[in-house]
Amino acid sequence: MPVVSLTSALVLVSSLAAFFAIRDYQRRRGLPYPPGPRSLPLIGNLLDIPKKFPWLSFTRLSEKHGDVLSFHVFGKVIVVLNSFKASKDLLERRCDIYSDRPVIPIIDMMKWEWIVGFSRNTESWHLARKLLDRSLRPATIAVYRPLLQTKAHDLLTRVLANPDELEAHLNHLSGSLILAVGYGYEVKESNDRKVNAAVKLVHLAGETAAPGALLVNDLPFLRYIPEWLPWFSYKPLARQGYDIGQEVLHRPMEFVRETILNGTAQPSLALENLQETEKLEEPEREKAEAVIARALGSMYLAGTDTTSSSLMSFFVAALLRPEIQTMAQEELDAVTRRERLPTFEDRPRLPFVDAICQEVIRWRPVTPLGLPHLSSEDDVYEGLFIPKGAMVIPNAWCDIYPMLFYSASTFYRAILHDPDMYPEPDTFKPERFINPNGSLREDPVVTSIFGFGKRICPGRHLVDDMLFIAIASLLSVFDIKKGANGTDGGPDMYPFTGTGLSIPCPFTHSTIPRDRRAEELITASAKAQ
Ligand code: HEM
Repeated sequence: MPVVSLTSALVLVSSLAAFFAIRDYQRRRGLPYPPGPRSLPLIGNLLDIPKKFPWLSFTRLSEKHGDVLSFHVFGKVIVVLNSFKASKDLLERRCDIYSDRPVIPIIDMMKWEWIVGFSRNTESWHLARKLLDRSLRPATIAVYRPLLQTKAHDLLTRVLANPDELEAHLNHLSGSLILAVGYGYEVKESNDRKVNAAVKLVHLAGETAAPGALLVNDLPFLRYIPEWLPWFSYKPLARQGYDIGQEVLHRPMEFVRETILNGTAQPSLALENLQETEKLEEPEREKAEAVIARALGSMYLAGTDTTSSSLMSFFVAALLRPEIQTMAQEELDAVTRRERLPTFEDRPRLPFVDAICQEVIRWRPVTPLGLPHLSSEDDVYEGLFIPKGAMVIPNAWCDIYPMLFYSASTFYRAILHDPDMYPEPDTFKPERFINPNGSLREDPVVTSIFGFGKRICPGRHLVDDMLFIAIASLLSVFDIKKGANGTDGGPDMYPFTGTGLSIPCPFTHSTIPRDRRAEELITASAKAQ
């Protein structure tokens, strides 16, 4: 009897498998999915997507399978785009199909749908996105350049006073800048609650939403595990995320409303946009205010850690190639004559500093996998079938540690580390962006770090300004040298984190004023503030 039951069960399972395979084949009209590693029964390719450095595995696999890969995990399809062309063709040229975002179960549990970067392609996303595009276009943010300059000069004072707290100073710079531009809020303490909440939110997003980070994202039924199973339940994590999210969403807007009432409101995007809503009647006004809160709250969390981490990468690059500091300092000194700190007006005469900024984001992209897009229709790309509901991930990275896994000559094709486009892709070489006549070579590919299509990062122009003024100011007065435990071991000795955002692991450095004149310039700018 048990033998009969087992046979019947096997027949049933095989018939079901055959039924789904035929239905799938018909849906694809016989076209293949993008190639990828062989998948196992039931779990599919779950084990092919590691928690750490997934961008490295994707890049390695693309050597074997090609630029467009697919993975199947518990019946869901994940497509990874490993070339600029494929990302551009799909996410930009076919943006009507690829502008949605997947529902990530843990994000849903934390009720983070209000965050623009995680929102589905809904009317409310569209409204918040429109507000961000309008508020962060180059002409609008140009108004905030004097503020950016003051903040960059304040960074110098902080680094001079306490160079060992570099990470805190850079977080302070990006967090305080976004709070000032967004809400007219002045961060005084290095341990500010609003900045800390944003930083926590970004870290939590990186640790929980990245592909392969949590099992609940692949097996959504796990979200229902009750709290009395503390080792297995995701509910405490969801509650923690919810609380931080609400703080980021509401607290800064409450601050702006208070300052409007007591007449101390500073110019800011919140003020500008709230003034626009004054002419509206309820309930339109309330709805418009909700759009402002979610747009600016998203900006605050998307912009802090990403920007400060890029500046940390700049420090690592400066340690690895000290001679680029000298080259930039010569350029800066010729423009400022060391009579003052650099300003935005100097920018056209500082192409090498600009080249450093471009190379920082190319060399160590802080968001190697960007944010996942979702296909909203079945599609065919170069004879490969991409189903509706597939998660589509652009991989901007290449292997950061090729030597660890393969021979030195083995480099992997991917967008920003494509050796055809960027010879010696793992070497920090700002010179690659300088034309023979000394001008800056604009490179449209580098902007792929900001994503593609309708979902492209709306903060990219602000990032461009922030990196420029921070790096120009730092290099004009500081020498960045190896610390006591500094290393001559090359890039592998300065590892980066492998989940979510790619950030330098703690490293030692000795950042000291170039000379007495440099110190005087910093002190004079602090007095002038
Ligand atoms: C180095 C700094 C930054 C990097 C590398 C970066 C990168 C990205 C990437 C890759 C995306 C996803 C794009 C896509 O899905 O195709 C994104 C989205 C976004 N970024 Fe940035 N970003 C940075 C800084 C900023 C700043 C300063 C702001 C705001 C002031 C900002 C606001 C946003 C927002 C709101 C989204 C979500 C857009 C949407 O889904 O519609 N980012 N960013």
